[in-house]
Amino acid sequence: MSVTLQLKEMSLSLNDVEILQPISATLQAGRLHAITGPNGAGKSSFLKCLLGLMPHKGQIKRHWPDKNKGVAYVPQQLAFEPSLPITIDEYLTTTLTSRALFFKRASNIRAQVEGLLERVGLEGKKHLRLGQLSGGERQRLMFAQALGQKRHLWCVDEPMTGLDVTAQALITQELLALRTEGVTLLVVHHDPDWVSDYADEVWSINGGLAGHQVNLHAMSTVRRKTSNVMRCDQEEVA
Ligand SMILES: Nc1ncnc2c1ncn2[C@@H]1O[C@H](COP(=O)(O)OP(=O)(O)OP(=O)(O)O)[C@@H](O)[C@H]1O
Repeated sequence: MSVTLQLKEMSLSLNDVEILQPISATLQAGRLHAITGPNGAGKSSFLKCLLGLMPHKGQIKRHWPDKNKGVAYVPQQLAFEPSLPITIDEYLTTTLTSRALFFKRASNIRAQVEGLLERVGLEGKKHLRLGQLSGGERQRLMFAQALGQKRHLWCVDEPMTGLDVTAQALITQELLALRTEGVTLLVVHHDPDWVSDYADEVWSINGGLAGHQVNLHAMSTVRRKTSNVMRCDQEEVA
């Protein structure tokens, strides 16, 4: 198992308030690291430090070969301005290509967008504006944009918020598939059952790293649960 990220005494203070005490830890490729902890404990801030969105102190050492394939981010529930004049289709296209939208879109990009929408169950919604999406649909879209990025490390902040049972199963399967591909996953999650079933490691954050546990039980349950999920999906389709 190769090391993806090493944190050495990484800490965060905002406006002279200490949000995270120094954290030293290692993240590994092909592992799902769950982040748990009470509200306001610093979980989202922890992810934002890794993403470079917050001004940490200490060291974050990245160990991946392709520097352009950095980090994918699925933020905690977002709201979009309803009048924002951009459709789902246009939004996903901009995340996949640097070409301006008024140029004719390459057919491979169109196909990629279609494929991503299908993977998150948003097929048929591509002409809606961002502000017209429901909470669960916004969450699916955020997941789709991350899937299009092909990143080494995924920072996922409470991905199941607002999702129905089918969407939760779908997102869980996508996360497990990424892990199998060797992606390093950091997932903030409040559901202890999900964490105990799927996480390889559980990091408890409470103003710093309050606890760390390797979960030996995860792999055997994953096989049982995913086969249940697939059976449940098939029953719904039938
Ligand atoms: N810009 C800021 N200035 C000062 N304090 C901040 C700032 N941003 C966040 N905080 C505080 O940092 C703490 C950690 O916030 P964070 O969003 O990381 O918590 P969390 O563990 O993700 O919480 P939740 O489970 O409720 O989403 C909170 O007390 C929050 O009020």
